[in-house]
Amino acid sequence: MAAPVNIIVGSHVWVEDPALAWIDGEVTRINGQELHVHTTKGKTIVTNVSKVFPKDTEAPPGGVDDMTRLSYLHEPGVLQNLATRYELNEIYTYTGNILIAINPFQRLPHLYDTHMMEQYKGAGFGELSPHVFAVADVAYRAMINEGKSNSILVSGESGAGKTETTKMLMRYLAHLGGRSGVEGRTVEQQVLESNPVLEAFGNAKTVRNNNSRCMISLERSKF
Ligand SMILES: Nc1ncnc2c1ncn2[C@@H]1O[C@H](COP(=O)(O)OP(=O)(O)OP(=O)(O)O)[C@@H](O)[C@H]1O
Repeated sequence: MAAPVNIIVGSHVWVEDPALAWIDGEVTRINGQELHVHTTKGKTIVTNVSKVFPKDTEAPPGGVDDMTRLSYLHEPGVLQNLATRYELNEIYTYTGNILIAINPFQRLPHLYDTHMMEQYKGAGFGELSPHVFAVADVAYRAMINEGKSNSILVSGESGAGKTETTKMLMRYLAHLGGRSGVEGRTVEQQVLESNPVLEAFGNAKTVRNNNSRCMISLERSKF
């Protein structure tokens, strides 16, 4: 149900669309609870006032990197913001201290190289663009400063990118943990090699996924 807002003729709103999920348009007529919305796709949709959401016409064209800055934190507003950023290859977006990752379905090596890891090392949360390394860094720093173990929860639908995200988190944590190794293998290699063991014991079977995870535990005594 849409939030109660003052919808008048000329208001810009989002209307549900079976193909596109949400479509934006302008209110052209109001008849009691009934609205006529002329969409940007050229159609006129007749709907109920309770089914539309106000559109932020002043949202920045490239979206916002923290969705708590959106004027309206409703489903079409959030999806629009994520889609706008995705178009620009910005796959990460914050909502406060939660990171949302959209699966790019392509390799983006420049996002995860050593140079990037070094940039996020010790940077304040929110200082740089949203990134999985920033989440790992803040969890690691909190563990060190408070002397307590910490956890990072990675959730999402099957195929959303949890395993990839977890690999990046582990790679970054291994990078922070230092590169000196034993038997010719770096700490990073050893941590990443432990992934199948973690999957075997740490994952759960759910109705949507036989092999669902992902919790990263940062145990104070191991760092
Ligand atoms: N950050 C990313 N960069 C590049 N490719 C990605 C990224 N995240 C996901 N992918 C692509 O999407 C595929 C599916 O992602 P992944 O295996 O991580 O999903 P999952 O959420 O762990 O799925 P499941 O729950 O079914 O195990 C990967 O094999 C990879 O091709």
